Amino acid sequence: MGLKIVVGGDNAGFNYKEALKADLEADERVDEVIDVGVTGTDDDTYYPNVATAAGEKVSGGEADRALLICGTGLGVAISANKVKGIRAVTAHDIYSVQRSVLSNNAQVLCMGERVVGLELARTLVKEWVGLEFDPNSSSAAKVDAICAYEGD
Ligand SMILES: O=C(CO)[C@H](O)COP(=O)(O)O
Repeated sequence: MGLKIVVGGDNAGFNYKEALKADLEADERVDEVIDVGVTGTDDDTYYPNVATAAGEKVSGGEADRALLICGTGLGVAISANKVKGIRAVTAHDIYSVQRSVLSNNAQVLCMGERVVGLELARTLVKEWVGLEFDPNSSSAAKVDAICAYEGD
């Protein structure tokens, strides 16, 4: 079965969110893309509202992952990480994107439209979709320690 992925961001990330959403919708590894906004560059909804809504969809099981875009990718990550059970990272290079899943089992990838070029962002998302955490890897106990701190 394919992935269900939430996409979202603020108006500073709207153009990338739309481009990356189109890529995900065309990706046969993805079953469903759920857009939680914003709806345009004139939509001033704050990034924390979008990012926490996206995180709640993942933590609640409605989606497997989320892709969040703001100006820097920082605010959406900070916000999504406030949702219990969410591990959100900001990553703009291939190694960090790979390790975000393979080491950290992060469900949320955040990027900044003002930081990374669009073609690199598209390549990173394409790579990200194919990654899978190995619960038998040596990283698993470290992720368990994060969950334990959070009270799981
Ligand atoms: O990048 C952002 C938050 O990390 C956001 O897109 C812009 O935030 P602002 O600099 O506070 O307007």
